[in-house]
This record gives sequence, C-alpha cells and structure tokens, in this order.
Amino acid sequence: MTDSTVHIGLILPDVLGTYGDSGNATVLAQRLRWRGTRSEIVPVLLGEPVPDSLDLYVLGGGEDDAQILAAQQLSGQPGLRRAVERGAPVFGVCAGLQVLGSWFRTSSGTQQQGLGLLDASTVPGRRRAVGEVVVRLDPAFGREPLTGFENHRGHTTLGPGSVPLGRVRRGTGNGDRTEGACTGRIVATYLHGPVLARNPGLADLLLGWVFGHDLPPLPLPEVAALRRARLGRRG
Ligand SMILES: NC(=O)CC[C@H](N)C(=O)O
Repeated sequence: MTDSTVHIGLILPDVLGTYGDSGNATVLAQRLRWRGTRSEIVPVLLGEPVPDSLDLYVLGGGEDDAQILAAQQLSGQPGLRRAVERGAPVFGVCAGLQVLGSWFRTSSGTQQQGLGLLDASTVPGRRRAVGEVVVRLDPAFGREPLTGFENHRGHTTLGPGSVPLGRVRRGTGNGDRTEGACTGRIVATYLHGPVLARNPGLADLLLGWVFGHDLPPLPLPEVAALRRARLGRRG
C-alpha cells in the first residue's frame, strides 16, 4: 500500500460486467470499511491503461465477444503483469478466469490468447453449465465450502503451473470435477454471486495478502445465515 488507503482495481467493468461481479470489489471495500480501513475502487475502463500500482485487482465475467475484447485490451499493455510481478493479488471470475489463462476458444470457434498469468486453457463444453455450485476447497484456500452460481460454456484444463481451488461437489466448475485456478496470488473461479459476498473467507484471503497477514474474522450473523441457506443447512 502506498498510503493507508487500499486501492482496488476493477478491471474493465464496462466489458466484463454482465454477471454482477463488480460487486466483488464492493465486498472487498466494505470488509475493509468494517475493519476501519479506507479503500478506493479504481475502475479501469476500455481504452484506459491499467495502473500497475494498485493493491488488488478484480475481473468479472462476460460474453464470449466481450472477453475476446478484454483479452486483446489487457495483453497489449504491461500494467497487470507488472502488478503481478510486484505480488499484487488478482481475482478473476469466469470470463476473467479464461482471460487470465493461456488461451481460450469460444463457442463460435475463435481461439484467443489470454494473459498467461494462469496455466489454464479453455474450450467450449458440449452444453452450457448453469446453476448452483458447491466446492470443497483445498485447505490452502479456506475451510468452508465455496458456493456460487455458474453460467458458462467453457471447460478449463489446468497445466502444472496452476492448482485448482477445490473439487466440485455440485455443479460443473472447470468441467473435470475441479474448480477454479491459482498461481501465486492470482486466484480465479467460475462462480458468480458475487462470489466474495457469498464466501467472505475468500475475500479475506485476498485482503490478507494485501496486508501481509491474516485478518481477524468479522462476526456477521446475516452472512453466516445466508451461507447456511446456500449450503442447504438448517439452524
Ligand atoms: N459467465 C461467464 O463469464 C461466461 C464466460 C464464457 N463466455 C463462457 O461461456 O464460458
């Protein structure tokens, strides 16, 4: 952090804004506010350079054509890559995951290079995956199951340079019973929700990386109740 304000880069919300994933930036800012830390959401729109100085970056989901545009726009400039080299966390959702990967092929057969920040390649599956997802997380990413909503056709295969976030209990995820991808501090998932609203532990994992230490939990009964409902648990 350059000062006591955490700067959250919201990358291309005008292009990757279809599924409400910009809410992930709002969740991060609110969790900081609840802990008494100032933050600023910095939207980076199409045609603007990505500043390499921000503390954390989020990318959302979008349609095939939108994500081709996003990949072309982001690969033509050094901002995000420089930020990653500095150790800044990056969080991508669905199209964001695919764009952060090595390459993806869309439903119409167009193949597009991604940013290569994740070792992940994506091809269209036979049918669209739509619905609720529950994932058993690898303990490195949290102890509680990840929940969210998926709406995508892409199936993603990880190479040795990335690890999945966990294994799918319900839903499709990457398409091979794994879900999401991580390399260093780059984390991506197929889940919408916004996913950080539904999974505050994942939000705090990212924020902990910004601060360099784990953050104390925020006891929020309404968030806990929502999680229980999503997981089909009583009480
Ligand atoms: N929800 C999304 O971001 C969709 C991503 C991509 N267009 C797919 O269908 O796989």
